[in-house]
Amino acid sequence: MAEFASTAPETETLTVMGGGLVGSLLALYLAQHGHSVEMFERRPDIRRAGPVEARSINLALSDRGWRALEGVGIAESVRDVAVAMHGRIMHSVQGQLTYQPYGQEGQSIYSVSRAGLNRRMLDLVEQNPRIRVAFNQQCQRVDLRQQTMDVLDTELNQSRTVSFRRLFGVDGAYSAVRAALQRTDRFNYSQHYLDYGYKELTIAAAPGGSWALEKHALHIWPRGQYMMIALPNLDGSFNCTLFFPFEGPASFAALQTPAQVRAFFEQEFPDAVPLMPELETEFFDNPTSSLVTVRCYPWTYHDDVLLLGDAAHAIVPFYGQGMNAGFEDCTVLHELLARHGHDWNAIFQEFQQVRKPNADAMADLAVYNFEEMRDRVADPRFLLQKKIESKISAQYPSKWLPLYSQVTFSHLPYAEAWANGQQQEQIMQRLMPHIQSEEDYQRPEVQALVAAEMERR
Ligand SMILES: Cc1cc2nc3c(=O)[nH]c(=O)nc-3n(C[C@H](O)[C@H](O)[C@H](O)COP(=O)(O)OP(=O)(O)OC[C@H]3O[C@@H](n4cnc5c(N)ncnc54)[C@H](O)[C@@H]3O)c2cc1C
Ligand SMILES: NC(=O)C1=CN([C@@H]2O[C@H](COP(=O)(O)OP(=O)(O)OC[C@H]3O[C@@H](n4cnc5c(N)ncnc54)[C@H](OP(=O)(O)O)[C@@H]3O)[C@@H](O)[C@H]2O)C=CC1
Ligand SMILES: Nc1ccccc1C(=O)C[C@H](N)C(=O)O
Repeated sequence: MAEFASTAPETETLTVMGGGLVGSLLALYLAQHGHSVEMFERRPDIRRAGPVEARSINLALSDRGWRALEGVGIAESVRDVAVAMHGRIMHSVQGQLTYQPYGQEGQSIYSVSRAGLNRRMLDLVEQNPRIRVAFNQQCQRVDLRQQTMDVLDTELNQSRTVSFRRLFGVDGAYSAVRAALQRTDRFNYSQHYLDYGYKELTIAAAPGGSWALEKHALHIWPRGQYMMIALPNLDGSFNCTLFFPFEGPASFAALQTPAQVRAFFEQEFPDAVPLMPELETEFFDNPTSSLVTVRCYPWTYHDDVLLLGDAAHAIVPFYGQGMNAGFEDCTVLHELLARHGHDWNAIFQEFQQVRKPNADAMADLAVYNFEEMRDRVADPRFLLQKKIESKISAQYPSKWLPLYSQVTFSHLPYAEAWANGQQQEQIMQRLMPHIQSEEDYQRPEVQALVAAEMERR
């Protein structure tokens, strides 16, 4: 454990509960503003412990996340170990491949190892003399009035009471800090589980450590009511995730034996099966996990407690934006700290007012992208629509940025992106009946319709 550095009188010791991706980044930002930070993490130090069970092996990192990492000086070192994914490759049952670029030439999302990223951030945290971090410390209860919390040392199995002055709850989707806020007056809370679960599987590296599928893409096997996806790793393997109903004819409940799993995969994902040597073992050894959206408000208790990251807004993973949104929380807080100094009330209030509508929009976008990925991407009309949208964007760059680019490659507030995207969809509903091929876009009648639509924007 690092000792506290001496601090300027106007700074104070801040408590960060949760040393995951967002908690570590938050601690670094708070320290940058001159504060001393004590960070508690329930798990052992992943740099010293063996492999720790985690929700996903790799994550898609995009522009909002990169900006936040740049602010603490680790973007370049993360980029060195990230795999660029330029677009989606869709695999049909017949083994045909179609491609959809994510953005303009040179724009990509990046597959990064969750554990690798977390390790890098913990290294920075530990090197920072203003931050003291304690592992194996589980928050069990927060007493908001007394400003204390019960923390269990999971190694010693001993509980103690710890005082705090200002507490940042970054303890994930099942936050213990949020649980305390839930018992306060006029606190709104909802959680919504999808009828789908997910299971992580592996496409093995090809001989020599190369990639058995195109490396620079996110692969999707869209099957209407369900899908499998694969993100590349540095070692030649891909981390696959099957998003699948819990119950029904094609569901986790229906696949009870290794023979049933193999038969189902051979029928539905025939080109992937030969690349998945551990399929049956992984299917039964790896957990089936659930998918939840958590919305709550306020994210504060006076100027004493603030929720950030998944603790404030857990979303389903289909846009690859949960971590990016949590990292963007840190960027926004950093700007507010710079603007409001030590006026914590102003910082907390403005933070939640700015971020809540954006978190809600991102939650909706994530569900929307599930339908797109599992179903619409298999429809040639949808792919044609996306090509036409990119032509409109090239012709009218100041009036049209595709929704995916607004979310992924811009820093526009999510709520604005979502509102723009819904308007764009209405325009496309009007244009697409006049368009049967890419070439149709140049027809004078179509050009006139597009011009009229742009005129109105
Ligand atoms: C399958 C899947 C795929 C995903 N893919 C992507 C992606 O591609 N891109 C993306 O941007 N996002 C993705 N996400 C979302 C991303 O994982 C989360 O948004 C992100 O991890 C949130 O970070 P966090 O620090 O808020 O929470 P967490 O990462 O959950 O960290 C919380 C930390 O708090 C600790 N903790 C929990 N409870 C306590 C307690 N009581 N006391 C002390 N410590 C505690 C936990 O051990 C953990 O270390 C995905 C999520 C899932 C489930
Ligand atoms: N939005 C989503 O659909 C989901 C997002 N996530 C996010 O993924 C990231 C990584 O997750 P990871 O650290 O691996 O999480 P874990 O699965 O390891 O969960 C951590 C702890 O949360 C509690 N927990 C897990 N599932 C549930 C549940 N359904 N209901 C109540 N409590 C539960 C358990 O606590 P205990 O052992 O005390 O019971 C568990 O040990 C986190 O950001 C998390 O917030 C995770 C799951 C779903
Ligand atoms: N990381 C993920 C995890 C689960 C599900 C999807 C993703 C994605 O990143 C999807 C990507 N943004 C896409 O739209 O193709």
